[in-house]
Amino acid sequence: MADKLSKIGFNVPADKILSPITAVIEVIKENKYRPYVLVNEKVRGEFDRFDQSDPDIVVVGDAEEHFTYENMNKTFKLLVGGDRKFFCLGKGKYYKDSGELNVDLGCFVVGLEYSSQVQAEVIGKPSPVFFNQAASLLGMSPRDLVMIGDDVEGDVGGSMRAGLQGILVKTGKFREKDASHPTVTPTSTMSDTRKVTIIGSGNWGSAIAKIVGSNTSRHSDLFDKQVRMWVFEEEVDGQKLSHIINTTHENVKYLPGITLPENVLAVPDVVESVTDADILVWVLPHQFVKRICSQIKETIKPGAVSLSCIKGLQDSSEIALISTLIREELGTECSVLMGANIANEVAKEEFSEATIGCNDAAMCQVYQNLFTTSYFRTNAVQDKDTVELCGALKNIVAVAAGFIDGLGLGGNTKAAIIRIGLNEMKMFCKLFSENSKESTFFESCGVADLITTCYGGRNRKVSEAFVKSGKSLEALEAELLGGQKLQGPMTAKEVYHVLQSKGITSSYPLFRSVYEICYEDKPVKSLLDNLSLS
Ligand SMILES: NC(=O)C1=CN([C@@H]2O[C@H](COP(=O)(O)OP(=O)(O)OC[C@H]3O[C@@H](n4cnc5c(N)ncnc54)[C@H](O)[C@@H]3O)[C@@H](O)[C@H]2O)C=CC1
Ligand SMILES: O=C(CO)COP(=O)(O)O
Repeated sequence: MADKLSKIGFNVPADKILSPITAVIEVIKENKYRPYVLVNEKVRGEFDRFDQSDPDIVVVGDAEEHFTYENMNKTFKLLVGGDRKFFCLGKGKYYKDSGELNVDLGCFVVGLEYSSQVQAEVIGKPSPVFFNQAASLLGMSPRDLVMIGDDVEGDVGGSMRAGLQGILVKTGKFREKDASHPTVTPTSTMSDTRKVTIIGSGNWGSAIAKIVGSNTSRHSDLFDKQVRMWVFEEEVDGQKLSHIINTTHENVKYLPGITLPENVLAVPDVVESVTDADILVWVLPHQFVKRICSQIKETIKPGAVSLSCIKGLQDSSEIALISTLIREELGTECSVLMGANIANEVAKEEFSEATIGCNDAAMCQVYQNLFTTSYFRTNAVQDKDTVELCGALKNIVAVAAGFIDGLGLGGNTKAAIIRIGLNEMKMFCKLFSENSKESTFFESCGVADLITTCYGGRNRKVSEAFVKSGKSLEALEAELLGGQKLQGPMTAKEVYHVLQSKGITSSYPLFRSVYEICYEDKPVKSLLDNLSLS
């Protein structure tokens, strides 16, 4: 018990822990009883010090697999066969473990009481005696103590009968009907709802806010309803964008025509937006992440977690993920969500899928609750790095696809670009991690995102215009995207620096060509020349 408590941050010495076991041991010692004990192996040894021959009392605790017919029958015979006291170490109905309800000790005790006609004396919850023992151990009056628990009868009812205040937490084994229990009215209840903040409010950021806002309302038992969305403040038609969003519930600049849920609150101060947040959802162009991290790192709530929807890499000679940057800068675990998700289509509720990359099974479920809707299906995989790399790398392939469209070439060439691009993506992922799973490329974050971006994305659009207009990528980004940002060329540079430092640029003709066309003024045609030579 002491070890378990210390793992969750409570360093309590073993001799300061009052459990039903310690309480019954005191009773046995005081009365010099000879117990017959039906408990599990973990606590069996605690009773070795007592003479257990010719027992004069019966003690039943949580015996787990020892609740066999044989053991139950032996206990029954002792109870009916003599004038023995019957002690039980609790009378709970059920407990929750690994997300499931399991039958608890009370079921076996009540069965023995029924058959033997001997009433058990409860040492432990919900017996008021037990709570009074705790109070006297602390040298305090019961009315100055608070019991916090998820069992409305065992924790809250029992402690309140002993004069303590009882707080019912709406977590663990709590069930909705416990809130209106016929005989127990808790002093107060507390829920474990997580506060969510979205860092970013661009095209995808706003679409994500629409999804998350509707889900925090739908799952109000899991999440705080209000979702704060950090807005990089700017003026639109003489008004502050955050003000427009909060009054019209529309991000008129980055996602016009889509109504955001009213529980999404635009917050222009990034520090204020993340204060007390439990889940930080990152959705902003990747070039801004580092600066934002340094602004908020002192404010992050201990235990907060991050999820990144950002497609890009850090610029480094080694492969450096954006989720790693967030984790290292803030000390929060960082999962990812990537997929075939052109923001405007998702915002219009056209059916789409996404992949959650998260290596913690329990958090996968939390994120699925936060992101899944009837039109946005999510699948969680425990291959986070591959999911994230797919999201970043497909933007380079989309730039190449745009070049092909700009050159006026047809479907065969585009398909070849997608196939070759997918191969380079896989090679690059393997370079980062041998454990990268083949199956992840068949999730939404893999082939599906590659296809949609190569046909409908911004990288494709601007790259096509680059070929046709002869203008610079920066000029076209400003001209065609209305403030939205292009990630593909930048990612090509980030990937090129890794390949260069490893001396393997020639193994990646597509990635290399995109970089050379974007940053070294190579002709667009060199892409096809390099691919046919490889
Ligand atoms: N738009 C889409 O369809 C999708 C985008 N993504 C990814 O999501 C991420 C975010 O993309 P979007 O939300 O579309 O953003 P966006 O491309 O609409 O970018 C504009 C956003 O950047 C902000 N911004 C501009 N200058 C800034 C600065 N100096 N500091 C901080 N913020 C600044 C703007 O206020 C605006 O919120 C990117 O990594 C993108 O690849 C992923 C899936 C779909
Ligand atoms: O990532 C996207 C779709 O999944 C959006 O891609 P673009 O940035 O090229 O529009």
